[in-house]
Amino acid sequence: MLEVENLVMEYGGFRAVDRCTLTAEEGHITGLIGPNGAGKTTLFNLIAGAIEPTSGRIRYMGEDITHLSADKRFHKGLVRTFQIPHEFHRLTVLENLMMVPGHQAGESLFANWFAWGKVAGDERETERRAWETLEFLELTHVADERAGNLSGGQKKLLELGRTMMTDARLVLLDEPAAGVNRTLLRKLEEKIAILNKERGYTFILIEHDMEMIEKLCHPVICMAEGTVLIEGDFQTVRSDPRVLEAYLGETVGDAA
Ligand SMILES: Nc1ncnc2c1ncn2[C@@H]1O[C@H](COP(=O)(O)OP(=O)(O)OP(=O)(O)O)[C@@H](O)[C@H]1O
Repeated sequence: MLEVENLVMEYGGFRAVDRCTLTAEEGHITGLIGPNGAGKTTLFNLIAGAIEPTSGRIRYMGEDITHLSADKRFHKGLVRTFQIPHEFHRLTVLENLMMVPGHQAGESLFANWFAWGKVAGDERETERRAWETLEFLELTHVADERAGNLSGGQKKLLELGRTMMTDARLVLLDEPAAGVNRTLLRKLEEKIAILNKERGYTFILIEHDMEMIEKLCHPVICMAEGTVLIEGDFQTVRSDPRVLEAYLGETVGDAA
Protein backbone atom coordinates (compact mmCIF):
# COMPACT_ATOMS: atom_id res chain seq x y z
CA MET A 1 0.00 0.00 0.00
CA LEU A 2 2.89 2.35 0.81
CA GLU A 3 6.39 2.21 -0.60
CA VAL A 4 9.13 4.51 0.60
CA GLU A 5 12.25 4.37 -1.51
CA ASN A 6 15.62 5.87 -0.67
CA LEU A 7 14.00 8.80 1.09
CA VAL A 8 16.30 11.57 2.30
CA MET A 9 15.41 14.63 4.41
CA GLU A 10 18.25 17.04 5.01
CA TYR A 11 18.28 20.00 7.38
CA GLY A 12 21.42 21.98 6.59
CA GLY A 13 23.99 19.23 6.32
CA PHE A 14 22.15 16.94 8.76
CA ARG A 15 20.14 13.96 7.49
CA ALA A 16 17.10 13.40 9.71
CA VAL A 17 16.02 10.70 7.24
CA ASP A 18 18.82 8.98 5.38
CA ARG A 19 18.12 6.74 2.37
CA CYS A 20 15.17 5.16 4.10
CA THR A 21 13.43 2.34 2.25
CA LEU A 22 10.39 0.48 3.60
CA THR A 23 6.94 -0.78 2.68
CA ALA A 24 3.65 -1.07 4.55
CA GLU A 25 1.22 -3.76 3.42
CA GLU A 26 -2.51 -3.15 3.17
CA GLY A 27 -4.46 -4.62 6.10
CA HIS A 28 -1.48 -4.67 8.47
CA ILE A 29 -0.56 -2.61 11.51
CA THR A 30 3.10 -1.87 10.90
CA GLY A 31 5.03 -0.80 13.99
CA LEU A 32 7.76 1.84 13.73
CA ILE A 33 10.16 1.92 16.65
CA GLY A 34 13.59 3.38 17.29
CA PRO A 35 15.40 5.58 19.79
CA ASN A 36 14.70 9.30 20.18
CA GLY A 37 15.87 11.20 17.12
CA ALA A 38 15.82 8.14 14.84
CA GLY A 39 13.76 10.06 12.26
CA LYS A 40 10.35 8.43 12.81
CA THR A 41 8.27 11.60 13.06
CA THR A 42 10.18 13.20 10.19
CA LEU A 43 9.33 10.12 8.11
CA PHE A 44 5.64 10.55 9.01
CA ASN A 45 5.82 14.23 8.03
CA LEU A 46 7.25 13.20 4.66
CA ILE A 47 4.64 10.48 4.08
CA ALA A 48 1.78 12.81 5.05
CA GLY A 49 3.16 15.59 2.83
CA ALA A 50 3.86 18.14 5.59
CA ILE A 51 7.42 18.49 4.26
CA GLU A 52 9.08 17.70 0.91
CA PRO A 53 11.99 15.25 0.83
CA THR A 54 15.44 16.26 -0.34
CA SER A 55 15.38 13.15 -2.55
CA GLY A 56 13.75 9.75 -2.87
CA ARG A 57 10.23 8.55 -3.66
CA ILE A 58 6.97 7.76 -1.92
CA ARG A 59 4.31 5.62 -3.61
CA TYR A 60 0.81 5.15 -2.18
CA MET A 61 -1.58 2.63 -3.71
CA GLY A 62 0.58 2.45 -6.81
CA GLU A 63 0.75 6.22 -7.32
CA ASP A 64 3.84 8.38 -6.94
CA ILE A 65 2.79 10.95 -4.30
CA THR A 66 6.26 12.34 -3.53
CA HIS A 67 5.27 15.84 -4.62
CA LEU A 68 1.53 15.72 -3.96
CA SER A 69 0.13 18.26 -1.47
CA ALA A 70 -0.82 17.09 2.04
CA ASP A 71 -4.41 18.02 1.28
CA LYS A 72 -4.56 15.80 -1.81
CA ARG A 73 -3.01 12.90 0.14
CA PHE A 74 -5.63 13.39 2.88
CA HIS A 75 -8.45 13.16 0.34
CA LYS A 76 -6.94 9.92 -0.96
CA GLY A 77 -7.35 8.45 2.52
CA LEU A 78 -3.83 8.98 3.83
CA VAL A 79 -4.39 10.47 7.27
CA ARG A 80 -2.13 11.13 10.24
CA THR A 81 -2.52 11.78 13.96
CA PHE A 82 -0.08 13.67 16.13
CA GLN A 83 2.10 12.84 19.13
CA ILE A 84 0.45 15.83 20.83
CA PRO A 85 -3.27 15.80 19.96
CA HIS A 86 -4.46 18.65 17.73
CA GLU A 87 -8.02 19.01 18.99
CA PHE A 88 -9.91 22.34 18.84
CA HIS A 89 -9.89 22.78 22.60
CA ARG A 90 -12.70 25.36 22.84
CA LEU A 91 -15.11 23.28 20.74
CA THR A 92 -17.08 20.38 22.16
CA VAL A 93 -16.10 16.79 21.47
CA LEU A 94 -19.04 16.40 19.07
CA GLU A 95 -18.16 19.63 17.24
CA ASN A 96 -14.55 18.46 16.92
CA LEU A 97 -15.74 15.37 15.08
CA MET A 98 -18.12 17.37 12.91
CA MET A 99 -15.31 19.76 11.86
CA VAL A 100 -13.38 17.04 10.11
CA PRO A 101 -14.96 15.90 6.84
CA GLY A 102 -13.71 17.68 3.75
CA HIS A 103 -15.82 18.27 0.64
CA GLN A 104 -18.99 18.97 2.63
CA ALA A 105 -21.48 20.93 0.59
CA GLY A 106 -21.49 23.64 3.31
CA GLU A 107 -17.80 24.35 2.73
CA SER A 108 -18.35 26.18 -0.52
CA LEU A 109 -20.01 29.55 -0.88
CA PHE A 110 -21.62 28.38 -4.09
CA ALA A 111 -23.21 25.44 -2.29
CA ASN A 112 -24.38 27.71 0.54
CA TRP A 113 -26.25 29.91 -1.92
CA PHE A 114 -27.63 27.30 -4.24
CA ALA A 115 -27.99 24.05 -2.35
CA TRP A 116 -29.53 24.64 1.08
CA GLY A 117 -31.27 21.27 1.14
CA LYS A 118 -28.10 19.42 0.39
CA VAL A 119 -26.14 21.36 3.02
CA ALA A 120 -28.69 20.51 5.72
CA GLY A 121 -28.71 16.90 4.57
CA ASP A 122 -24.91 16.67 4.70
CA GLU A 123 -24.84 18.13 8.21
CA ARG A 124 -27.36 15.59 9.41
CA GLU A 125 -25.24 12.81 7.88
CA THR A 126 -22.08 14.24 9.47
CA GLU A 127 -23.78 14.43 12.86
CA ARG A 128 -25.06 10.87 12.53
CA ARG A 129 -21.55 9.68 11.73
CA ALA A 130 -20.13 11.69 14.65
CA TRP A 131 -22.52 10.02 17.12
CA GLU A 132 -21.72 6.59 15.68
CA THR A 133 -18.02 7.37 16.17
CA LEU A 134 -18.62 8.51 19.78
CA GLU A 135 -20.49 5.29 20.50
CA PHE A 136 -17.72 3.17 19.00
CA LEU A 137 -15.13 4.99 21.13
CA GLU A 138 -17.38 4.96 24.23
CA LEU A 139 -17.21 8.74 24.46
CA THR A 140 -20.91 9.67 24.25
CA HIS A 141 -20.89 10.86 27.89
CA VAL A 142 -18.43 13.65 27.00
CA ALA A 143 -20.06 14.66 23.69
CA ASP A 144 -20.85 18.18 24.97
CA GLU A 145 -17.65 18.61 26.97
CA ARG A 146 -15.05 21.06 25.65
CA ALA A 147 -12.31 18.98 24.05
CA GLY A 148 -9.66 20.93 25.99
CA ASN A 149 -11.05 19.49 29.24
CA LEU A 150 -10.57 15.85 28.20
CA SER A 151 -7.89 13.63 29.75
CA GLY A 152 -4.82 12.76 27.70
CA GLY A 153 -6.27 9.35 26.84
CA GLN A 154 -9.66 10.73 25.85
CA LYS A 155 -7.91 13.24 23.57
CA LYS A 156 -6.10 10.34 21.86
CA LEU A 157 -9.43 8.54 21.40
CA LEU A 158 -10.92 11.73 19.96
CA GLU A 159 -7.97 12.03 17.59
CA LEU A 160 -8.64 8.46 16.44
CA GLY A 161 -12.31 9.40 16.09
CA ARG A 162 -11.39 12.33 13.86
CA THR A 163 -9.67 9.94 11.46
CA MET A 164 -12.86 7.82 11.47
CA MET A 165 -14.81 10.85 10.26
CA THR A 166 -12.72 10.84 7.09
CA ASP A 167 -12.57 8.10 4.49
CA ALA A 168 -9.19 7.04 5.84
CA ARG A 169 -7.46 4.00 4.39
CA LEU A 170 -3.93 4.37 5.70
CA VAL A 171 -3.65 5.98 9.14
CA LEU A 172 -0.32 7.14 10.55
CA LEU A 173 -0.50 7.07 14.35
CA ASP A 174 2.25 9.03 16.10
CA GLU A 175 2.73 7.73 19.66
CA PRO A 176 -0.91 7.00 20.50
CA ALA A 177 0.09 5.66 23.93
CA ALA A 178 1.97 8.79 25.08
CA GLY A 179 0.26 10.40 28.08
CA VAL A 180 -2.51 7.79 28.24
CA ASN A 181 -3.36 6.00 31.50
CA ARG A 182 -3.36 2.18 31.60
CA THR A 183 -7.14 1.74 31.48
CA LEU A 184 -7.64 3.98 28.46
CA LEU A 185 -4.56 2.48 26.85
CA ARG A 186 -6.22 -0.96 26.73
CA LYS A 187 -9.33 0.66 25.23
CA LEU A 188 -7.27 2.50 22.63
CA GLU A 189 -5.52 -0.75 21.66
CA GLU A 190 -8.85 -2.54 21.41
CA LYS A 191 -10.31 0.18 19.15
CA ILE A 192 -7.26 0.25 16.87
CA ALA A 193 -7.45 -3.56 16.54
CA ILE A 194 -11.16 -3.43 15.65
CA LEU A 195 -10.63 -0.64 13.11
CA ASN A 196 -7.93 -2.78 11.51
CA LYS A 197 -9.64 -6.18 11.56
CA GLU A 198 -13.27 -5.28 11.04
CA ARG A 199 -13.20 -1.95 9.25
CA GLY A 200 -10.21 -2.48 6.99
CA TYR A 201 -7.98 0.38 8.17
CA THR A 202 -4.26 -0.04 7.55
CA PHE A 203 -2.03 1.56 10.19
CA ILE A 204 1.56 2.56 10.67
CA LEU A 205 2.17 3.14 14.33
CA ILE A 206 5.10 4.96 15.94
CA GLU A 207 5.38 3.92 19.56
CA HIS A 208 7.83 3.70 22.47
CA ASP A 209 5.38 1.53 24.45
CA MET A 210 6.63 -1.94 23.57
CA GLU A 211 3.60 -3.66 25.07
CA MET A 212 1.39 -1.90 22.55
CA ILE A 213 3.79 -2.70 19.71
CA GLU A 214 3.88 -6.37 20.69
CA LYS A 215 0.10 -6.63 20.95
CA LEU A 216 -0.82 -4.80 17.77
CA CYS A 217 1.99 -4.71 15.25
CA HIS A 218 3.18 -6.99 12.55
CA PRO A 219 5.68 -6.39 11.15
CA VAL A 220 7.84 -4.15 13.32
CA ILE A 221 10.42 -1.85 11.72
CA CYS A 222 13.23 -0.39 13.79
CA MET A 223 14.79 2.87 12.60
CA ALA A 224 18.06 4.40 13.76
CA GLU A 225 19.93 7.43 12.44
CA GLY A 226 17.32 8.10 9.79
CA THR A 227 17.26 4.68 8.20
CA VAL A 228 15.83 1.19 8.63
CA LEU A 229 17.91 -1.02 10.88
CA ILE A 230 15.81 -4.19 10.78
CA GLU A 231 12.30 -5.38 10.01
CA GLY A 232 10.54 -8.51 11.28
CA ASP A 233 8.23 -9.85 13.95
CA PHE A 234 8.38 -8.21 17.38
CA GLN A 235 10.49 -10.88 19.11
CA THR A 236 13.09 -10.97 16.31
CA VAL A 237 13.43 -7.19 16.21
CA ARG A 238 13.44 -6.84 19.99
CA SER A 239 16.28 -9.31 20.49
CA ASP A 240 18.47 -8.15 17.60
CA PRO A 241 21.81 -6.86 18.96
CA ARG A 242 21.78 -3.91 16.53
CA VAL A 243 18.48 -2.76 17.99
CA LEU A 244 19.73 -3.06 21.54
CA GLU A 245 22.84 -1.12 20.54
CA ALA A 246 20.77 1.59 18.88
CA TYR A 247 18.96 2.15 22.14
CA LEU A 248 22.41 2.76 23.69
CA GLY A 249 22.37 0.07 26.31
CA GLU A 250 18.78 0.55 27.40
CA THR A 251 16.57 -2.49 27.10
CA VAL A 252 13.98 -1.89 24.37
CA GLY A 253 11.17 -2.02 26.92
CA ASP A 254 12.73 0.82 28.91
CA ALA A 255 13.28 3.01 25.90
CA ALA A 256 10.25 5.28 26.56
N1 LIG B 1 12.89 20.98 11.32
C1 LIG B 1 14.02 20.42 11.73
N2 LIG B 1 15.19 21.07 11.65
C2 LIG B 1 16.34 20.50 12.03
N3 LIG B 1 16.45 19.25 12.55
C3 LIG B 1 15.31 18.56 12.67
C4 LIG B 1 14.04 19.08 12.27
N4 LIG B 1 13.10 18.13 12.51
C5 LIG B 1 13.74 17.08 13.04
N5 LIG B 1 15.06 17.33 13.13
C6 LIG B 1 16.08 16.42 13.67
O1 LIG B 1 15.96 15.20 12.97
C7 LIG B 1 16.21 14.09 13.84
C8 LIG B 1 15.03 13.15 13.78
O2 LIG B 1 13.92 13.73 14.50
P1 LIG B 1 12.53 13.00 14.63
O3 LIG B 1 11.66 13.89 15.45
O4 LIG B 1 12.05 12.62 13.29
O5 LIG B 1 12.93 11.71 15.46
P2 LIG B 1 11.97 10.64 16.16
O6 LIG B 1 12.51 9.31 15.81
O7 LIG B 1 10.56 10.93 15.81
O8 LIG B 1 12.24 10.96 17.70
P3 LIG B 1 11.23 10.81 18.97
O9 LIG B 1 11.07 9.34 19.21
O10 LIG B 1 12.00 11.49 20.06
O11 LIG B 1 9.95 11.52 18.64
C9 LIG B 1 16.47 14.68 15.22
O12 LIG B 1 17.85 14.75 15.42
C10 LIG B 1 15.86 16.05 15.13
O13 LIG B 1 16.50 16.95 15.99
